[in-house]
This record gives sequence, C-alpha cells and structure tokens, in this order.
Amino acid sequence: MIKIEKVQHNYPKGLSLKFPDWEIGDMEQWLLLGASGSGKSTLLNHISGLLKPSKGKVFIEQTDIYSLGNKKMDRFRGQHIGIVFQRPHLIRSLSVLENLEIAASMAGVAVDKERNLALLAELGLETKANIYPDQLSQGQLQRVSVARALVNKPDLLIADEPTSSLDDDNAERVLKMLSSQASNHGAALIIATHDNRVRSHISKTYTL
Ligand SMILES: Nc1ncnc2c1ncn2[C@@H]1O[C@H](COP(=O)(O)OP(=O)(O)OP(=O)(O)O)[C@@H](O)[C@H]1O
Repeated sequence: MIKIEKVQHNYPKGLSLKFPDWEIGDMEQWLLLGASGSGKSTLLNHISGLLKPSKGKVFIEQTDIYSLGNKKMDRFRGQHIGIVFQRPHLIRSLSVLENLEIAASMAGVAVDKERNLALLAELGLETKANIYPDQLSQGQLQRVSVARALVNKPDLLIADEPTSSLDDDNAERVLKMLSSQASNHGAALIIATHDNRVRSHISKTYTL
C-alpha cells in the first residue's frame, strides 16, 4: 500500500504545489492526470523517493520513505518501485539481459537469470537477451524498460507519459502490456498522462 499525506513542494521563486492525500491499495491501477505544469512529475518523484517533499510524508508498505538515509532509500526504491521512463534509459554498453541484472544488483537483490529470461520471453523479447540497446526498435526498447522495471518484483510500477509519442495501435498495445504486467506481477500501477486515450483503460483517477 502507498500513501501520501499532506504533501507539498515549494520550488524556488515562490511556486508552491499542494497535493491532495492519496492512498493506493495493493494492485490497484490509477491514472495521474493534470495539465502540463500541474505537478505530475514532481509528485511521481516524491512517490518514487527521488525528491523529498518540502512538507508531508510518503509511505510505502508502512515505511515513511524519507525517514530512511540516502543509501537505504536507494535500495528501498530499487526493491519496491519500478519506473518506466518516457524514454528508456538503458545502459548502451550492456546487453538487454545485463541491463536487467544491473537493476537487481543496484537494489541489493540476488540476480535470478532464469526469471529474467522468463520476463523477457513474456514481453516477446526472448531472442533479444544478448543484444545491445542500439540494435533494438523503440517499441522493443520500451518493452525492455518494462522488463527492467519489473525485475525486482516491485509493489508499484510507475509509467510517466508512456503513450504520448505513440500512434493509436501502439498506445493500445503499451497500455495493455503495462496493465497486464502489473497485475501478473502483483504490482500496483500508476500511469501519469494527459493522453485521453488512456482514460478508457483505467478507471481510478487522481487529478491535479
Ligand atoms: N526544478 C524546478 N525548479 C523550479 N520550478 C520547477 C522545477 N521543476 C518543476 N518546476 C515547476 O513546477 C511545476 C510543476 O512541474 P512538473 O514538471 O511537476 O509538472 P507536470 O505536470 O509533470 O508537467 P508536464 O505534463 O508538462 O510534464 C511547473 O510549474 C514547473 O515550472
């Protein structure tokens, strides 16, 4: 379960963002909606442990995550949260499988090669394990980043604007993949977007 309580962020030059409280139950799927500049990325950064709120608390499975020291926080994030960024940030000098392995090592989780290969197969990437990122298409890169986000069996999968640059067919495919992968792996899902096509797929909404 994830909970944000009285979270507020004060950026320099007086801009102050206040976020309504939010509780995300196990395996729930949510849309994070809001106009450009309303604070979606700021809030995702708070939830994923990347940006300490100026006020308020973020709980993941009862842990007040900003009460952890930096090192513990990095591990905690790696073990509990999987993030699919708008553009895949894969390490170019590592193969697809090695990119998955390093995500586990960095979170202090034992590398499970068999599971990682199974994860790649689930996403139609069984022949790509030993290929390097620059030999993959955009769609394949995005699927690798979903696999990498799921490597450590996260409680929460976060996707930031996953469909904004995609045509209708591909947007549909990516949404189905995120939703089914989150439920197959027992994770809650947050998709941040202002893409109206996403709204028909997920009913729970948190709006800024
Ligand atoms: N580092 C920063 N310093 C000062 N202001 C910032 C900083 N980052 C974001 N902001 C401001 O905070 C507000 C919220 O930004 P944020 O990126 O969270 O919005 P968003 O809803 O994700 O926008 P978009 O949909 O355009 O990506 C904006 O007005 C932005 O200008």
